[in-house]
Amino acid sequence: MSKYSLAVDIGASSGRLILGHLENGKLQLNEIHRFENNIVQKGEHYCWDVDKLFNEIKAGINKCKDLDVKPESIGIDTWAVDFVLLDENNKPLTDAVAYRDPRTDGIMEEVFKVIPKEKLYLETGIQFQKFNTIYQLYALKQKSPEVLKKAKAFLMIPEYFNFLLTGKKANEYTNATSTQLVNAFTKKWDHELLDKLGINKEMFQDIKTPKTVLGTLSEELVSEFGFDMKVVLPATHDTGSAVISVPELEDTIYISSGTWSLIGVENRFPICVPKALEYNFTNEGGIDYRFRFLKNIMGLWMIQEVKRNYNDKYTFAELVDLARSEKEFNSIVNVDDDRFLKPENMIEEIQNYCKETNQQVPQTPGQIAKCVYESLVESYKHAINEIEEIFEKKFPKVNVIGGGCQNEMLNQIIADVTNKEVVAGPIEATAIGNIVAQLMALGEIKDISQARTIIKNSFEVKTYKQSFVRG
Ligand SMILES: Nc1ncnc2c1ncn2[C@@H]1O[C@H](COP(=O)(O)OP(=O)(O)O)[C@@H](O)[C@H]1O
Ligand SMILES: C[C@H](O)[C@H](O)[C@@H](O)C(=O)COP(=O)(O)O
Ligand SMILES: [Mg+2]
Repeated sequence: MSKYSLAVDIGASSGRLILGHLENGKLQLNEIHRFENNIVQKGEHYCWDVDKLFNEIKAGINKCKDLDVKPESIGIDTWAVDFVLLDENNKPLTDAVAYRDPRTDGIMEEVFKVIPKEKLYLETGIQFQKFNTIYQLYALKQKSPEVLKKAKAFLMIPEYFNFLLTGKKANEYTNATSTQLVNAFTKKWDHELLDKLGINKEMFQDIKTPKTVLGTLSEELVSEFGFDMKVVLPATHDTGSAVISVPELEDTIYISSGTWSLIGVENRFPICVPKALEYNFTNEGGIDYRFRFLKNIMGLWMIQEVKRNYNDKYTFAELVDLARSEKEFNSIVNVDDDRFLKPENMIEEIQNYCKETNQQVPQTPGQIAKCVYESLVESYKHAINEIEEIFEKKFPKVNVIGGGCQNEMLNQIIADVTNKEVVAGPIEATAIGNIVAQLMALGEIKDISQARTIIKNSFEVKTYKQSFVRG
């Protein structure tokens, strides 16, 4: 039996700690801790409660003792773009502001006055999302320049937790690319860009790649946990870890389906052609310097907010069943409209959109849920058409990974609308990708090819084919 590795995967709606080890050539998982993650209001900003999250990480590690398991390594991945700035005493200068905060409204356009959009895309290959780190830092520079002046270390969220575990500071490549501040060709921080923007380049750390052993736990934490661990860098951008777990990448488009739907393909080089810019695709960094050619689609965030608007009266499974019963309801919204990024009330926002577009206004929970799911698939369909246009080829398969792959109705709608074979699973793709990167660092798995073979042999997937031709 192989050594145990512990994955910490924190998405925008939930976090989980999952133990993984190899047994008879298969990857065995054991989820030992799960917790909610939510944006909280702190002062004038939407923030992440990083103190609460770090306490949840420690609570999960302490559960290893109850299981009498001492993992050899731990690896942390989270959502992208967000960060913490440390001062000269290694203390956070501000709260960890969340990417849905409106502080970046209008900032992208300000940055384009400094560096043209086309040039920024050619150098970074990163999609234009108004919450990218580049815009968050530029907003900070404009509103609170004194904060940037005091900043001695820029750490993204997983890297901040790594610092709390080890005292070591490092930026990790896959997540660093999501900032839109890394040059897609040099794979380094783009110092010329930072100078143009007047952002102090000295606070950025060396960029390390996945499978790097960052260090071991601090003495204080070893005594708290009762054991030490190697702290390994997986692909610390959660989607970077998720894509590692796509068992079949040949001729396959993946949809990493969680709070966001990240739809794309794996590629060996960045694609920054005009069409990729026009369709707003990104080239985020992957393991072994691969590229994740993908785009963000609003995702299951919308149904998470609908669930919250109904005061959690319905489970996700119940909302799917209610949607299933609304066969005649067909209104569609543009899920990628900024109005759905952080509305006061998602249900009302969806209803207003349908009113404004002279469509039947959804009233029941089932109609609201069906509208969300059908609208997501509409956006998936467009993205798939764009990918096939850019690659000048058809992709016969769509692999849905992440929590959203449990939504059997959504999987079936994707198959019906796209007439492609939909493969659903693995659910915990992100944690699996995190674990195999650690096991590669520990020498338990040789390389990504062996990792993907193990993953394919370890997890059941479900397949969906077109059940009827949709109009
Ligand atoms: N039983 C279920 N049926 C349908 N959808 C589900 C089910 N369980 C989870 N989901 C969907 O999965 C989403 C969470 O996916 P996950 O990958 O955990 O998100 P994240 O990593 O962004 O926090 C939920 O928002 C929900 O829509
Ligand atoms: C803000 C980013 O686009 C976002 O983090 C996305 O890249 C991502 O990875 C989301 O993962 P979830 O698990 O939170 O859906
Ligand atoms: Mg996730």
